[in-house]
Order: sequence, then structure tokens, then C-alpha cells
Amino acid sequence: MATTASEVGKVQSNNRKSFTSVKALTESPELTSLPPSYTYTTNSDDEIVADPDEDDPIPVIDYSLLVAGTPDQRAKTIQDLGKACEEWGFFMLINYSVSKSIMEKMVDEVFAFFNLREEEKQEYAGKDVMDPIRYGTSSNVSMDKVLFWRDFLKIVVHPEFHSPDKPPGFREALTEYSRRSWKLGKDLLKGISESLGLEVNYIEDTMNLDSGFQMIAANLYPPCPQPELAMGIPPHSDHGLLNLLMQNGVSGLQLLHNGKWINVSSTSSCLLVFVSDHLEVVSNGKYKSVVHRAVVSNKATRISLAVVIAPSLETVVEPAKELLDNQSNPAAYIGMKHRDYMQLQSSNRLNGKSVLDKVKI
Ligand SMILES: O=C(O)CCC(=O)C(=O)O
Ligand SMILES: [Fe+2]
Repeated sequence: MATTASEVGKVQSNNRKSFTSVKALTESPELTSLPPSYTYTTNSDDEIVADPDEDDPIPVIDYSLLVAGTPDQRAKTIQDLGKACEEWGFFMLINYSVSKSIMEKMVDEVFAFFNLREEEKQEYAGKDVMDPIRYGTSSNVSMDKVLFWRDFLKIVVHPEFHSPDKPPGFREALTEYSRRSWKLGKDLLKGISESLGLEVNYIEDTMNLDSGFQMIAANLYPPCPQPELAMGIPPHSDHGLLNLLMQNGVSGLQLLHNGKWINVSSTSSCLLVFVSDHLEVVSNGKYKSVVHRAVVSNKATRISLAVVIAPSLETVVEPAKELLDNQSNPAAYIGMKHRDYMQLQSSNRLNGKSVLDKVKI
């Protein structure tokens, strides 16, 4: 009997839950059109997709001025940081302390992981959102009504470091990139604390970043035969405080900003920084986690690599008391343990800010 496209790449290994990766699907010669299970419908008639407006460009933050600028430069950068978090929930970071070679090495190793044989990758397949290493496809296969055109690898690297054993250079690249990006995230959170009028170490201390949760999420979006009918990741906001994203020079990210989907260009020389749900909670809604999605193309394979900088799993995340006032600024979110927030997210379909809405008062 002929193998159908949906069976391609389905590998049974060690009783783990196996699945068909998008990568395996695209390598099947039968694939000429999008399988119906991947057909995603948007209200595309109502949607506006645009490049950033010249009058309202995506904010750019210079990291070197934050950590090594004059007092005036640092003060101005903190102010810009606050404005970016408030108005966009997103900014591009330039002149940061992770070298291009470390980033390129990491992207190469991520490619090498996805290029392993399907059997080898499926060793890490499925199971629970709390698993330290998780290879998967779509978003949450047991919940998704439509499958998304994306394979992923998620790895928890702090407080305990984990890494797949293959490919051979992966662990070393991941060790270096995790360490550098964690430091970067903490430096940004110092500036963000100050931009809220809080002590420089406020977020670091109250979110228990000594045992904070850091996860690296690599996304692979292979070329898609009918990209206009498919979606890489549907609209969502991220858990955690910040998400630092790099990509391999192929575009696909869009942000929801003032009711429009804004294309984020593909430059690989900057890091893209997202305000995530827990920073929205801590700031009591002053800073907004940004809704974003990833669209796909039929030309090139896109890789993006997200670093989630988040409170320790046992931290109850709630609005900073120092920012609250019973009359003028009452708490707008209930407190919730980070671990419970993650579980809640995994039991919901990705859908805009639907998880954050559950902790809104
Ligand atoms: O691939 C992208 O540009 C977005 C990835 C993303 O939103 C995520 O990993 O949470
Ligand atoms: Fe995201």
C-alpha cells in the first residue's frame, strides 16, 4: 500500500507519542498542495497587514548605552525602553553583548538538530509541557483544530541546564547562548524596573531570577506549498517576562500594533525583544505583552529562536505593590504561580491573549 502524505515521517519510538513533522511532510514527493488539516482561515478581509509606518517606526534600543553609556545616555535609554514597552510591547535591540559568531553557531546547531533522522528527534517527542526537552509540531497537537506549519524544539536551560545529546556541537553552542542571553535579559529587566520607577533589582528580586525559568524555543518553518492558506504560529502572546528572538534572515514575524499586523523585517543583526504576559502583570498593565504570529512562505526555510526569560516556577506573579493605589491604580490582575500559568497556557488553544485574560480582574 502506498504511503500517504500524513503517514510520512510518523515514527514510533519507545512508546513515546509520535507525530508527523512538517519537515518530513515537505520531504515527501507527493506534497504538491497543502494538506487540508493545515488549512487555516483568517478573517483576511478585515485584516490590515502593513510594513511599519515611517511616522511610527518599531522602537530600537541600544544595549551598549544601557550598560556602558554616560548617566545621561543611560537615563534616556531607560526612558526609551519604557516608552517601547508601553506603546509597542516590543523593540529591536542593537549593540548587545552576544557575538554574531555565537548566534550563528546556535542557528547552525538548531538546523543540524532538525536535520537529524526523524527517529532520533522523536526520542524527545510529545509528553508534558513541563518536560525539560520537547520536540513537537504545530502548537499543541491534542488541542489544535488546525495544524500549524511549524516544528519546534523547546529546552529548559535554567535553573537547571538541559540539552539534547545530538547533534555533537549542540550542547556547547546552547551552553554559551543560554548564558549570554540570560545576562542580557537580566540587564534589560534592570532598565525596565527603573523605567517603572522601581528599584533597579526589583524585578530580578521579586521574580526570583536566581532560580528563574529560562527556556529556549527553536521554531522551524519549512517552505510551504500554499503559504497563504497556512499559518506558522497563530496570534498569541508569550508567558514569562521577556522573550528574546533571533531569526535566520528570513521574514515571517508579524506584530499586532494599533489594530494592524505589522511585518517585522528579517535583519539578523538585531535581537527582537517581546514584552511577555508576566511583565504586563507586574507593571499592572502599563506595559503590554504584544500579540504576534508567524506567517510562512514558499521560498525558504525559516528558523527562529526564542529565549524565554521568566520568573521561577514557584513565584506567584502579581502586580508590583509599589505601583498600586486603591483609588487611582487598583490591581488589575490576580496573582498566579508561574507553574500554574504555564499549565493553563498548555490546556488552552493558542489564541491571542486568552490566557492573560483569565488572570485579569
Ligand atoms: O517565529 C517567530 O517569529 C515567532 C515565534 C514565537 O512567537 C514563539 O516562539 O513564541
Ligand atoms: Fe511567541
